[in-house]
Amino acid sequence: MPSLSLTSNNSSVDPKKEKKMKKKIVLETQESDPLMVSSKKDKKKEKRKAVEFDDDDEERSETSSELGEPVNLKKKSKKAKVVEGEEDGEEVKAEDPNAVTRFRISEPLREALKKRGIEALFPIQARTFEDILNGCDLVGRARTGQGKTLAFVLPILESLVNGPAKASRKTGYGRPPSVLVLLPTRELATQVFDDFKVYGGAVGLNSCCVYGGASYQPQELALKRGVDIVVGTPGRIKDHIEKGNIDLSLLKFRVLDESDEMLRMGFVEDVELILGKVEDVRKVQTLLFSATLPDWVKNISSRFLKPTKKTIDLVGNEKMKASTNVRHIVLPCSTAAMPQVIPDVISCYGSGGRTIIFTEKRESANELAGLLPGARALHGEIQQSKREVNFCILMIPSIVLTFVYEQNVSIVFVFGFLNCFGSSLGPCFVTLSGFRSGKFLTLVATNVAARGLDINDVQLIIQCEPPNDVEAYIHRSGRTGRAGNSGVAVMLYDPRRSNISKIQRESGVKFEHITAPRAEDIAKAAGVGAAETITQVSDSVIPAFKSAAENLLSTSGLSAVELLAKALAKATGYTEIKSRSLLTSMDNHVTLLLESGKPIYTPSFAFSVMRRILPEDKVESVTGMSLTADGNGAVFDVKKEDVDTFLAAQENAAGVNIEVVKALPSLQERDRPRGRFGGGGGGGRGRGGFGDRSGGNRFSGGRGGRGGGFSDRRNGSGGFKGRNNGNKW
Ligand SMILES: Nc1ncnc2c1ncn2[C@@H]1O[C@H](COP(=O)(O)OP(=O)(O)OP(=O)(O)O)[C@@H](O)[C@H]1O
Repeated sequence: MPSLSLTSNNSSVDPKKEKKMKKKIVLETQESDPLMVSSKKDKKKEKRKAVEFDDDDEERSETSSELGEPVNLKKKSKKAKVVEGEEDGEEVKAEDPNAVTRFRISEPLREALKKRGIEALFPIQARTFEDILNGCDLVGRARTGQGKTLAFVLPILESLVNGPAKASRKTGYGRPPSVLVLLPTRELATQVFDDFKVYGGAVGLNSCCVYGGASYQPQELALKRGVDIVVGTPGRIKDHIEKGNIDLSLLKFRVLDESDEMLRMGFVEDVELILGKVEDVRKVQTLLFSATLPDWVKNISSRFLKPTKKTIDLVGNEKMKASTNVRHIVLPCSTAAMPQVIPDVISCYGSGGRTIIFTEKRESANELAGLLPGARALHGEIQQSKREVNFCILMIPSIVLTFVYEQNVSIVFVFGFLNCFGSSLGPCFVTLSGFRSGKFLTLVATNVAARGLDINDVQLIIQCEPPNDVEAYIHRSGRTGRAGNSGVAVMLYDPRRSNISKIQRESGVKFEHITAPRAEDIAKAAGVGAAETITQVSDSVIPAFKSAAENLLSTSGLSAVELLAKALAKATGYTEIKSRSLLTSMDNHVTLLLESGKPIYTPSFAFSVMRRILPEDKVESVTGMSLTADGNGAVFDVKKEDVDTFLAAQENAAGVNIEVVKALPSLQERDRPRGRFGGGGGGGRGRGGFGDRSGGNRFSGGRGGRGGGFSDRRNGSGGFKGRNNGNKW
């Protein structure tokens, strides 16, 4: 395949040639163009291709969502254009304008990228590469999952080995770092470190990762031995600077990734202190990457980045701030119904891949993980050794090297290693790596997993309630639909107290409204699967079961088809099909609408209407009382067996109408209480824990509170235990 660029490991580029080329070939960048060096022979072809790229550009607006989206490589290769070669008449596949070969990326890096299946840069990478390589400070913004990490990793590495930073970079034992990367969490630091390890390793640069909660000793040893790149969390990096373990005097790059989160997590002082430690800011290039740019991040950028900084913003004023590769869905669901609803949502939308469930609080993550078979919790309180174990594994190569070159200190390093390994033993139980490797497919997490985590094959995100801020929604839903793949984000909400309209407005997402998957739909799907497996059963079983089958057919009064249907139901774990309410998604509950012939302003008024026509115990059993948006009615859930009583009661009062709701009407939104779980604080308005299925007015204003706690969720047959006997649960 002809290439437009002939870059090599050590090639320096003639600036005049660069300028000329930039005029010819316009890539999708406004403030910078990827540099291309070409042979004369190829120039004609280049010109033709340049025209094509221009055409492509015209089709895209600077901030269009298409521009911002990475294109799945598979899709891209299908789209590749075919250009007639002028000189030899050969058909030549036109290259992707963002092909790796078109950038000043040296051979070993290209090879490393290729090994990971990366042959073209994503837009944020293509748009920022040259600016970073040319020494600019830069603020980069792209939606979640669009490759922001490599957008700084690649040009930094290239600059250190072939570019401007090469000349003054120190090598050898005890060298101070050239690059400092700050991330808000240990998991993210480890993830970015992984990229530096792979790609930096390919060009002979080594890195280390330092974060709080892990032993100091191995980190100190690695730093003292000398590293090119230090990746870590602000608190620990600050400690190392103060202890004299990190010398910033020869720093060439400092990177703030997910900086909004760093400030949110209270790292403001640490980050500013670290940034302020660099004495001569003219010698340092500062890069800031994020999917969201709240005001205080802009503030940091104006204080610590040079005035000449570039801003590459692929989201800009686009209305849609969240990932466009994700199907954004909302589903009304009470806390108590979640253990039943979530497995069904996973069956319907999980596509057999990984699911991350977000809760607001650590306790809720623990509780829900305990209720969902096969799920594990991840949050800030989980012991570091169980969250990630990579550090000690990552130490291995450096120790081997040390042994070879530094015989006299090898024993010290070996001790360091053993210490580290000992303190982090138990990799089999490590939550995040277990999830990454597929040991379990459902992770229940707090916001600790919301930002930046890049885990393969996360098909589904479930948020147990709308988060307080839109940034959290964008980041959480962005754990799926990454690198050009698609995904689904389902947000559960209390219809009366959600802030989904605010999130919708601020994120630009147009939510798809659904109700919980109906038991009959899930059963139907299970039946299809079971029917297939039945055909695979050996004929050898027939004689053994034939007489029982004939007997059943002649005595049951059911047809052969009906009996077979029952057999399939039993085989898939169903003994009955439960109805599920539209309002709270509770099993065996039905949503009713009450109208009284005049406006209903408060839930108490609706209760008083019902008290006139129904016995007190029935009124007390109502759950989820909510007012309709038009102010004319109230909807609520009742137990399936009580439906007839409620419908009959309307005969007792003129003007009162009670009916079964077929589609949930729009409801009035109320102020949200703080935190959704844990229930019944002083005001008696708590919502009950996940397992509280006892009914009552969990949603209702002014009714008796339902404390938290987790009653037996399996109090009915065919709960998710019976229905989810597939491999996921
Ligand atoms: N050019 C590329 N081609 C194919 N895959 C890529 C490319 N660049 C990055 N990726 C992959 O895309 C995924 C997402 O990248 P990354 O984690 O850097 O996204 P991000 O923009 O930082 O997301 P977030 O905002 O959620 O942190 C990763 O798995 C990465 O390996």
